[in-house]
Amino acid sequence: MRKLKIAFCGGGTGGHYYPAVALLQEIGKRTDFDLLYFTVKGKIDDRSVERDFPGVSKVPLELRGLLRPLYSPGNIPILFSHMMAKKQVLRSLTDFRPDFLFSTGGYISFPVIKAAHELKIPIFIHEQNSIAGITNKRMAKYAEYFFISFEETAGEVKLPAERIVLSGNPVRESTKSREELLKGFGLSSELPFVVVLGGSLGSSVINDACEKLYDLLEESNVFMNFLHSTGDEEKAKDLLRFPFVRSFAYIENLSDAIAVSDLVISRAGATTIAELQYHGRKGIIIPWPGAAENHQLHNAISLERLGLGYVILESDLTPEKLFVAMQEMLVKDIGYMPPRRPVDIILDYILREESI
Ligand SMILES: CC(=O)N[C@H]1[C@@H](OP(=O)(O)OP(=O)(O)OC[C@H]2O[C@@H](n3ccc(=O)[nH]c3=O)[C@H](O)[C@@H]2O)O[C@H](CO)[C@@H](O)[C@@H]1O
Repeated sequence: MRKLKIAFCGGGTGGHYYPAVALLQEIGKRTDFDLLYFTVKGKIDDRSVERDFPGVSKVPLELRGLLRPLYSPGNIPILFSHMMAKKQVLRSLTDFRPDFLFSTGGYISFPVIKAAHELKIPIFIHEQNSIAGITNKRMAKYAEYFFISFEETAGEVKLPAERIVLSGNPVRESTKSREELLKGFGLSSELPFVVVLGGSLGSSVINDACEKLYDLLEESNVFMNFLHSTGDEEKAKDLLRFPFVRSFAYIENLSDAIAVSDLVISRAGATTIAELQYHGRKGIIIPWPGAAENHQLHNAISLERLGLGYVILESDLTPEKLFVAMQEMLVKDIGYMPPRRPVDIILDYILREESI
């Protein structure tokens, strides 16, 4: 197959960026490509894409998400920045001329998709959450295919059914064995291994609850190991006082650890949920109540239905409840559901267009 020219956008948080990484890894296994990536300046995609894809042409856009309610006066300068960003995107896409644009959503996709549509570039969109994001819903009409991660999302997208594909949420490949990974953190592979995170940005609620849980575990002489991503340097240093905890402000490729964990304690960001599903791992899930349309609660319920999740609402969260949930989840049998792959559909689409 010839070398493809691919444009991507999707970032701001790990939950939007890592599905893009996973898909690019898959495409890279099938064919070579040149990559143009539109990033949100200063965010995780902007900081990581050159390391993850050496040789990428990166276009950082200075953007913020719209405030709620949408008619807030504060949105006027934000809308202006989106208009300026669109001009920049039009120039980059005109120079690069990609075969297609893939978007994993978020506010950056608004100017990027609009520009790609004007230039008649085929567009593919991926939605990670069970409740579709507002930008994705609005942009859906421009997509050749709209990929969804949960069956129930189909009803929310105004597109003919044949252009909506239940694909799951692409998950990064993990390369390390349990022994190798735990050894890297100086932990024994004999003991139960629990991963704690609050999405890609960290959660002070989860940090505080787990700190109290660690106190309980220390008092009760329960032996297990924790790898904890705090999103906060101070907290990470603080938690190191527990000999059974390895804590960091951020951990690159935490999905590798999730893949070999016995249990995960987490928010219900769609990408962590997908990693749990894909690797058949279990999670105690505390949905973030501030998520748009409460989408994290819906993500969490989907995991619970698969028998992989134990949902605790933030308002009910106590270290004792965590302790009980942990005991229950560490002994429960689990199911497994592998996702289908957007890579097949996109490459088929490109080849089909070329053979017409
Ligand atoms: C606060 C916020 O807006 N959260 C949203 C954001 O996800 P957000 O980035 O908060 O969380 P997700 O759980 O979706 O994704 C986190 C990703 O970061 C990785 N990770 C995390 C910590 C770490 O130290 N290292 C690491 O690699 C995880 O393995 C996972 O791949 O987008 C998701 C997908 O649209 C939404 O469902 C979330 O509601």
